Amino acid sequence: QEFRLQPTPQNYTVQQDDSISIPRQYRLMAGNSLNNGTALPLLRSLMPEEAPDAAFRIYIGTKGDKVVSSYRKRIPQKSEGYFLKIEKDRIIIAGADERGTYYGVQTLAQLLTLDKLPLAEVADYPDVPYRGVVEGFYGTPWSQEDRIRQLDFYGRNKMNVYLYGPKDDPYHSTPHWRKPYPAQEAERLKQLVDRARDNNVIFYWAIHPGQDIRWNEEDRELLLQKFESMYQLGVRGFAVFFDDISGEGTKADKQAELLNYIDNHFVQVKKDVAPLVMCPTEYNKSWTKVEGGYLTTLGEKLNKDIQIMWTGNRVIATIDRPTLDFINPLIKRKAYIWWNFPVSDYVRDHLLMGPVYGNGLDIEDGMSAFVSNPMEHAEASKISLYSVADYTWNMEKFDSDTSWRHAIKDLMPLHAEYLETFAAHNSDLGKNGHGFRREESIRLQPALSALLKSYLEKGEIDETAYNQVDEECRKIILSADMLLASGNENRPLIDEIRPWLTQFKLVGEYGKTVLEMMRLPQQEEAFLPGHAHAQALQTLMTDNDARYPQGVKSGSGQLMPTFDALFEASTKQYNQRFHTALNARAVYSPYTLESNVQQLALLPTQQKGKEGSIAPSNEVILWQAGGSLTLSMDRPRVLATLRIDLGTKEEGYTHFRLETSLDGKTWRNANLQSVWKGYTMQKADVKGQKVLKIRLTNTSGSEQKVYFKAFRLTEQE
Ligand SMILES: CC(=O)N[C@@H]1[C@@H](O)[C@H](O)C(CO)=C[C@H]1N
Repeated sequence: QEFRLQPTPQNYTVQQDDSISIPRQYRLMAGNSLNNGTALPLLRSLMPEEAPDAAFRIYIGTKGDKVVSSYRKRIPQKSEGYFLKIEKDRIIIAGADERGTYYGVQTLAQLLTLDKLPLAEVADYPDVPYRGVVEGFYGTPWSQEDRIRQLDFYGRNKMNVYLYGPKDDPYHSTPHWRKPYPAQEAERLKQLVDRARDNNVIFYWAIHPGQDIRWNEEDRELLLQKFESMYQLGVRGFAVFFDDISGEGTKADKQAELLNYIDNHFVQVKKDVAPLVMCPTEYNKSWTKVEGGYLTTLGEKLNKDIQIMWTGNRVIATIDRPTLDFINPLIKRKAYIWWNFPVSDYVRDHLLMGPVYGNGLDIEDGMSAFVSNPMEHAEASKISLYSVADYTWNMEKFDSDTSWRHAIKDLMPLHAEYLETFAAHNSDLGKNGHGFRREESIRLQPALSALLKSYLEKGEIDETAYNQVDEECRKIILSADMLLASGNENRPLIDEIRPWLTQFKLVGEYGKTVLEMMRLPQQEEAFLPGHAHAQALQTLMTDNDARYPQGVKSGSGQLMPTFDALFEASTKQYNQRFHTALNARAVYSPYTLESNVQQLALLPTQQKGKEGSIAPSNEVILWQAGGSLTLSMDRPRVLATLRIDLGTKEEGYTHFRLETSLDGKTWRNANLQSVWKGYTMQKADVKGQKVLKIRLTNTSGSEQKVYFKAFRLTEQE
């Protein structure tokens, strides 16, 4: 693919007919404003040979520096803007500020990867003031190495913020947010803060105190002391997250009082600290009751320079103009967008490797920031993050597909075609509690549906579609093997996605096997081996890695549904022709979930052997009075255990009634009792009971806020 600058610059012109060879030596003319910045170290790392008598010169500085004074008018009058010009005997890099100059050097770094330096002129600046990543997901926090690589990636891609807020870090959230980090963790965080500075990234440290904060002087001082301890480590950006909590901590006026206090007595006092950022409890429109006044209270009371985060019309949503027209007036400032993509902590069996799309291209003036909440798989998240960097820097020129292809090339230049095949078929989330979906297998979709349609409706094979799908299966198997064997090109990425690569190969083999079966439903002997092989592959695809108890799904959006349908259709044809009863069911879960609690209704059910479960949800569930959840079996089954965890202590469970039924008509109560003292998990006395349905109802007469952390059963052998 052709060379492109990343992110797409606002203005970029190249003299087509001319270029220069990269100068081996140069004389550096640097402005004093850069002395303790990171633009010069980066430049020196790119062009090592400084020589005072060299003919070629590099002029670098910010708009106040004499050394670039004659280019002053060329510098865009925008924060982080820069002017870069390559001439026959010189390079000029002039920034509107230090970070702008640094970005000019990053752009030069990309041009230096070409064999010859084009006589280019770049006048560039970002559309969105703050651009980057919030490590704000549930699950395994990123490792130290992950974060170091991420920070270098942000520097290269002109992202300027990283917010540290992994939900499962006990010193970020309950129970230890009041305590300073132990020495070892503190040292590691210091390393990250230093690495962030090298990459001109503002390292924000976030605290998540809301689940047990008390609105008193003691907790307020403890929180400030914690911030002070982080300041001592070099942190210069601070955030307070009040998302996913219930109880006292959710009060808007108390939250505003605390945040204004922090702003007035800490942020404004320090003078070298970035604007305070907060995540509200009502952080998306579907959870907001405007008349309740939570957001308007924050909008009115919070100091104007405090940033307020927003995930959009729903927890997981793309951002468009109506989204901003709703929230900005309420909070009386531009929303600081927390985009919940490619985060996958609610669909952990899936990787989200597809393009970034669906956000408005005309909304750069409506937000103060756009930060992405990524997957716990740091390297795999870079496909999306590359495009988020592209989108937020130059929104109107953003092209989702071009960006996606270059993101893949950037991640694995030597294996880009294989990674693209993998990414194209691993982008949809599958059914999930948020109802958020993504396109998948886009280029193959027409062939898949044509093949299926002609086979199901006419029992015929559409040869063109057949060959396209067959060829893609070959590419899938090849891509999986090439990536698994790709060695050191990007080992951290392969280590992250290995279970999904193994699964992807099985999907390809399953597809080939099913395609062969389609040709043989009239052949009594020849059909059987293929059918047996397909079933073996189905077993292998469900029997995956124990390290991923929630399973590993690949091609779940288009490939697997098509292959399963073709498996079933060809087997049914065979059974009719030869009066046999071969198993004609591809996938099959004995459990189905129904619920009128909106956030639970779409949760997937899982079965592994004798274990059955409803996938947990991470966020606080608004369970309306009378709301219920029913798990139905395909036939009566004898239970051994049933465990439920609503994230609440004893008294919380008194608001709910658990029942079982053998016929769906008559119900009997099942008592719950706590499993371990002080923990929130409860067990039901259902041992030996034969049930068809299990139902959990909020019988308290009022809305209950609980967490849906576990709903697990085991059947008797
Ligand atoms: C603000 C915000 O989005 N908070 C949490 C987030 O931590 C979590 O990753 C997700 C994605 O599952 C959603 C929210 N429950």
